[in-house]
Amino acid sequence: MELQFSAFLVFFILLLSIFLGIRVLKILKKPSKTYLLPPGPPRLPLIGNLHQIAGSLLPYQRLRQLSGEHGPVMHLQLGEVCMVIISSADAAKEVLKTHDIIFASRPDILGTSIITYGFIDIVETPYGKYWQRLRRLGLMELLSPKRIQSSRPIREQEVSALIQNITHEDGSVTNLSEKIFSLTKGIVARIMFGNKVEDEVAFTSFIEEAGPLLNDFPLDDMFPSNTLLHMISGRRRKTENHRHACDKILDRIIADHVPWKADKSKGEGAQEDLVDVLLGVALQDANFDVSMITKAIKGVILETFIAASETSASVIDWAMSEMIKNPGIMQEAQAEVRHVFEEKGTLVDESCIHKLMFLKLIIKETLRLYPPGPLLLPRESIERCQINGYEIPAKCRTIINAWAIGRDPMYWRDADSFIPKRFHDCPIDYKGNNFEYIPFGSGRKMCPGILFAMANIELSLAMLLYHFDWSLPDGLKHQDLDMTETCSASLRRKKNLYVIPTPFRRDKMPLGL
Ligand code: HEM
Repeated sequence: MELQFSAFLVFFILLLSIFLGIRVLKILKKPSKTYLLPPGPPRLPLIGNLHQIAGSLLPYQRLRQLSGEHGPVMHLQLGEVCMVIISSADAAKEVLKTHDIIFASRPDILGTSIITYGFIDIVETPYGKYWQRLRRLGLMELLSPKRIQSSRPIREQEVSALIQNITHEDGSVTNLSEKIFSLTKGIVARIMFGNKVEDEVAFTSFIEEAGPLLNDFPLDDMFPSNTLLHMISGRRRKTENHRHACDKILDRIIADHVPWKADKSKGEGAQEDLVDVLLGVALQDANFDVSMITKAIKGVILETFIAASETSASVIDWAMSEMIKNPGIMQEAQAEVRHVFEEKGTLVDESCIHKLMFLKLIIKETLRLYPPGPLLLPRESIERCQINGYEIPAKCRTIINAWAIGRDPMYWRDADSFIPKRFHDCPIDYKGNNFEYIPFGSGRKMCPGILFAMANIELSLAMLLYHFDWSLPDGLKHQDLDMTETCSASLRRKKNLYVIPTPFRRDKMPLGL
């Protein structure tokens, strides 16, 4: 009996082991068949890969380095956040074109939330769709070719004022970066709300605080559920304080626009700005809620102001830096501009900008090497999908490293060198169809401001090239110009560009309009 029981026990244990073995094998096999995350570096408990992205390199540089080791579709676990980094044209096409709808959402990150006055809160209220409509209409109005054409006098006046200002600094050292950033802020503010920003310092401080939140990986953003960490870091409070300073300015801007809009007394033919258009849409609604709409409009203004002014300025700044570093390219660009404007006879005039073909190549090459949004703007998957055979889970933050793709030797010969002529007779454009070159992104969330940006960049650069010859101070050689990058609201020069302007004296016509 005892023997029989032992034999039964052995048989039972054997059966159980086989059964469990099969189960374990199945479990081990299952994920590789149905749920294969992209490869990535090994993770630590709790922080995941956070320690691997810290360090002296800028985020997009470090991500390129890691992708070199783990592949163009790479998975990182940053604290609580699942993140996928895309670093090849093929994979970018999958995200931005093939699965465009799945990746057409933005994650709820600290920077966006503060800038847009709690993006998610507004979207979740009945005002969500309404705000989106406001935003879409406002931007379409502001960014339409007709609107860009009609804002030409503002651009010409602002650029003309800059040229006169620099002329007074003939032969002395000038902080050109500062002047360029102030120029684009002036143009954008006048087109958006009719006037220059009253307190530029408050706006600039806000952009400097909020900017890194958009492009960086702040620790508290990686642990969204940890309110204690948010309190300790104090970033939200600090950025919100800066935003409150802007609030007062924005409230005044809106208040200045409201009275005439309500009684329709601005008059026929008067030029509407972005705030006018947004208020116009809001006033059509019977349930007009002043406080909610004011917040929504302020969010759109701030967002657009940052998107439009910082990006264009950094492109102008980098293009000038590269030309100063490469005098042969500078001379060729100046020869073209001076030839075209000599024919024209007027000094600050947009009408013949389209003839400056070499300048267009310079801008394209600048955008390849220095895309103002090196990681575009983050996307988030709304459902599971496959990219290059890997499974991307739902709610996974997806980052496209446009900077790395634009400098990848697989697509670009002599990838790190500034060679504008590579775009001559080349069909590659920045309109979102060539995924090896996507400084404005692609798909339905692509940047809507290309025409607006180009109008500002082309006129400013053409006039800086036409009116001045440029040299470096303190006997600095052009090849030694420091080109170190930094990234806050946009990828910009770490150190401001200091140069000596010498007015170009061939034409004695008076400046200005
Ligand atoms: C050189 C100048 C500029 C560059 C390189 C640039 C680049 C970008 C990039 C990379 C994105 C994200 C695209 C994506 O996720 O696929 C974006 C979005 C956006 N840009 Fe620009 N931008 C520039 C100028 C402007 C200007 C002048 C405006 C407005 C006047 C503007 C308004 C916007 C807006 C509103 C979005 C968000 C679009 C959305 O999420 O639906 N940008 N931009």
